[in-house]
Amino acid sequence: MSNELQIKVKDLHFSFFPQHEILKGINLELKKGESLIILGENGSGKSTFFLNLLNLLPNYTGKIEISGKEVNRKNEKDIRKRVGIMFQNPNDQLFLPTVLQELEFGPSNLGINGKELKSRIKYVIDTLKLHNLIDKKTFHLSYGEKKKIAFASIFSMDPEIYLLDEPYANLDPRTKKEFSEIFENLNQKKKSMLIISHDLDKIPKFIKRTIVIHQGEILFDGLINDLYNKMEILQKANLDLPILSILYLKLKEELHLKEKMNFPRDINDFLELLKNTRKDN
Ligand SMILES: Nc1ncnc2c1ncn2[C@@H]1O[C@H](COP(=O)(O)OP(=O)(O)OP(=O)(O)O)[C@@H](O)[C@H]1O
Repeated sequence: MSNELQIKVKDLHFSFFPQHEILKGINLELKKGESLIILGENGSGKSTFFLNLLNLLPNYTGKIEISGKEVNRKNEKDIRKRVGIMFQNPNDQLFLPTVLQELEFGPSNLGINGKELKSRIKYVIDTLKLHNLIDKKTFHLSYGEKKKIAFASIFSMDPEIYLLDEPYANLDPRTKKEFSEIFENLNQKKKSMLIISHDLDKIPKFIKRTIVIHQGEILFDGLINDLYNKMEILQKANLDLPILSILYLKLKEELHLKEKMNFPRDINDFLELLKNTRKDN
């Protein structure tokens, strides 16, 4: 990860109506290639924060910079090139009659045409395995298929930053796994992924950092492993520990384990922990 700041948010306040602040002084710094998960209960301001990052809502106060450029009307074109957003509901994102048109729209707007456009679309179709969807009409797609195409429509623009609002919701297990692999791959290519999720079980393992937003404020910014040790924050933000972490805590209690171990992030981590506890006892 480089030290270059990709996102810098300073004292961001935003209201839809006067006297009713939705975001109450958000501060965040994200380095190029860094990824994080945004957690928080319904209505805490997560999606609003994404819309502010893209200047899609008027009149925020504070400062937002993307790659050193202030987010404002003047820089809007540049920001849209750098940041891709996948909305929570794909019906808010897709608006063209065919899947192919959806995929071509973003890159065409960036001035990519002809052969280059064709080869980019081929790359998107191959990488995201969209062969069976590409000739379909958008309104014929199932909800999960629409989510795939919503992601594909920003992937085709090759942004530096991905803002993904609940990308896993309503996806089948195989597609969830495929999404996680694609996110990890993008992260290895120094893309930053900001993922909103309600489900701590679904957080891809390569992501180590999380912020918790509660009633428009950041309640926690740090390592996911450290958050799992902070019961009072989890409770306040209405978050459940993942089932493997609950099992791990139970095991620790039962076996009176004292040493500090990291919370398991997947079943392999958990099996490794089990192996180690057997050795120790
Ligand atoms: N266009 C709007 N006009 C007025 N209020 C709005 C508008 N959009 C969102 N809100 C309000 O802003 C608050 C934050 O909404 P937001 O969608 O950012 O929450 P969230 O954390 O993303 O929630 P969820 O997890 O349910 O998606 C909510 O109280 C919501 O009702």
